[in-house]
Amino acid sequence: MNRVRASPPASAQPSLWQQPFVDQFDRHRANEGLKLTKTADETARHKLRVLFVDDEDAIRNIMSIELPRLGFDVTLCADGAEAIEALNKQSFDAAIIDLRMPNVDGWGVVDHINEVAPETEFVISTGHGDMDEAIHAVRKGAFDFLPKPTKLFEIANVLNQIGEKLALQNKAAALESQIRKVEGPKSDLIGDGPLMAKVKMLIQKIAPTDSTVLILGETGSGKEMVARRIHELSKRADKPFVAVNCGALPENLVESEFFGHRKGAFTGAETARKGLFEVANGGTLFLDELGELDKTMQVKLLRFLESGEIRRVGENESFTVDVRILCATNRDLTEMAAEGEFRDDLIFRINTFEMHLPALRDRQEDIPELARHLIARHLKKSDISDEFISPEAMDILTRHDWSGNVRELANGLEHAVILSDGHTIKPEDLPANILRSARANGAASVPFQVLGDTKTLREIERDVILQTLNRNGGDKPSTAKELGIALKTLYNKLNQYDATQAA
Ligand SMILES: Nc1ncnc2c1ncn2[C@@H]1O[C@H](COP(=O)(O)OP(=O)(O)OP(=O)(O)O)[C@@H](O)[C@H]1O
Repeated sequence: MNRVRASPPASAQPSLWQQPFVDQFDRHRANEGLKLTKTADETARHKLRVLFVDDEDAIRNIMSIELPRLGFDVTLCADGAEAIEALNKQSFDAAIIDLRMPNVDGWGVVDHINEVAPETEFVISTGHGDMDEAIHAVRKGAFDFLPKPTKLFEIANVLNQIGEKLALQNKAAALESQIRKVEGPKSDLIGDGPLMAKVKMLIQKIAPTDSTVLILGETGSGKEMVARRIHELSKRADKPFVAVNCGALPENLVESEFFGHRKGAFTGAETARKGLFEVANGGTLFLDELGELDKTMQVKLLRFLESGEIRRVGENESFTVDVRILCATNRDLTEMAAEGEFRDDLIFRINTFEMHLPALRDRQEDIPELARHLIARHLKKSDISDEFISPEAMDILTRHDWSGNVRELANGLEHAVILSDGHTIKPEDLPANILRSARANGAASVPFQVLGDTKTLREIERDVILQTLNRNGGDKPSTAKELGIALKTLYNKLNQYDATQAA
C-alpha cells in the first residue's frame, strides 16, 4: 500500500513514452476537465481521498504521479487484500477498483466497501468489461464503470463528479443541521450605534481572511449571528456553515461528533459517519460555548488548528480538511486557563482576532430599530410601521437592562405581539418582568394594575416603600411622612424585607 499526498519532484516522474495510457493529449484534457469544473483553489481545498486498486505496476506508477498532480490524495494498493486493509484503517471519498486481481478480486473489495464504508463512492475499472459486469457494478452501487484502457481524463472527470456530489451532500447535511435554527432571512445585523458600527467594521475586515476569530459577549448578544455574517462575507459563503454548541454534546460522543467514526469504532457505531469537520469542509465551523470543551477535545482541536488534519474515531490515518474555525464563549477563557481548565496554547491559536459584542443595555440607541426588525421577523413581514410600538412601550423597552440581550428582546416582543390588539403594542402587552425593571429604572408609563396582575400586594407595597426611601435619600422620617405611615411601621416593614432577603 502506498499513500501519495503531494506531487513528487519532477525528476521522479517517468518520461511520457513510458506511460501506456497517458499521452500528452490525455493529460491536457485531464487538466482542462479540472479547470472546467473547479478552480485550482477549490481543488486544493477539497483534496478528495482516493483509493486506487490495480495489480498492474505501470498503471499504479502513473497514478501515483498524475492523481496527486491533479489535486487528489491517493492511496495505491496492488491487490484486493491490500485494499481491504486500507479500508479498515481509514476512510476514502472515492475508490477506483480493478476487477481482476490476485487473492481478493475487485468484487471482494466492493463488498467490503458496502459493508464497512458505504459512503465511499466506487468506480469499477476493468479490461474484461462486458455488459453483465457493468450491470452487476451498478447493482452493487458503483458510481461509474470505466472500461480499460482507462484514460486519465476519464478518471479525473469521474473523480470530479464524485467531489461535486460530496460537496452537495455536505451542504445538504449542514443545511439539515441548521434547519431547525432558521430564524428568518440572512443574518441582518441590526444596529448602527457607535458600538455596533465598530463591530460591523471589524467583521468587514476579518471576514475575507481565513483567520480564526474568538467572539466574546453575553448570552443572546448575537455571537452566532456575527459568526454567520463573517461566513457570509467570506469566500466560503457558498460552502457549509456548521454551528455546534460544545456544551450540548454528550461527553462520550464529542469526538465522534467532531471527527466522525468508522463502522464498529465503538458500541453503537453501526455505520461509518462523517464528523462536523468533514461536513463543514470548504466552509466554516462555528464552535459555540467553547469554554465547555473538555481538556481532551481541547488538545484535539489544537492539533487540527496546527496541522489542518483530522482523524475519524477508530481510524489510524488522518486526513486534511479545509475548515475555518470561529469560536464564541461568554466565559473568561484566560481566567479558566489560570485555573487550569483551559489550555493557554489553544487560546493563542483561536484568538487571532477577538471581537467583543456589546451588551444590549450598552447600546440602547439600537433598541427601537432592533425592536421593529424583530417584530417584522416574527410576523414574517419585511417591515412594520413606526406606530406599531406605542411611545410608552418603547420607553419601557429602552429602560430594561436586558440581561438576556437581543434574545430576551425578541422573546419579549413575541409575547407582546400575541397579547396586543394587532395594531399597537402597549405597555400592558409586555412581559411583567420587563415592566417591573422599567419601573425600577424610572419609566413613568408602567400601569400599576399591570404589575398587580403578576405581583402580590405585598411586593407592590415593598416596591413603593423602597422607591420612596430612595427618593428621600434614605431619610426614614421623611419617607414615613411622604407615605403617610408611622415611622415605627416603616421600620417594621424594612426589618421584614431584610429578613426575607437574608433567608
Ligand atoms: N444585531 C442583531 N440584529 C438582529 N438580530 C440579532 C442581533 N443580535 C442578535 N440577534 C438575534 O438574537 C437572538 C440571539 O442571537 P445569537 O444566537 O446570535 O446570540 P448568542 O450570543 O450566540 O447567544 P448564546 O450565547 O446564548 O449562544 C437570535 O434570534 C438572533 O437572530
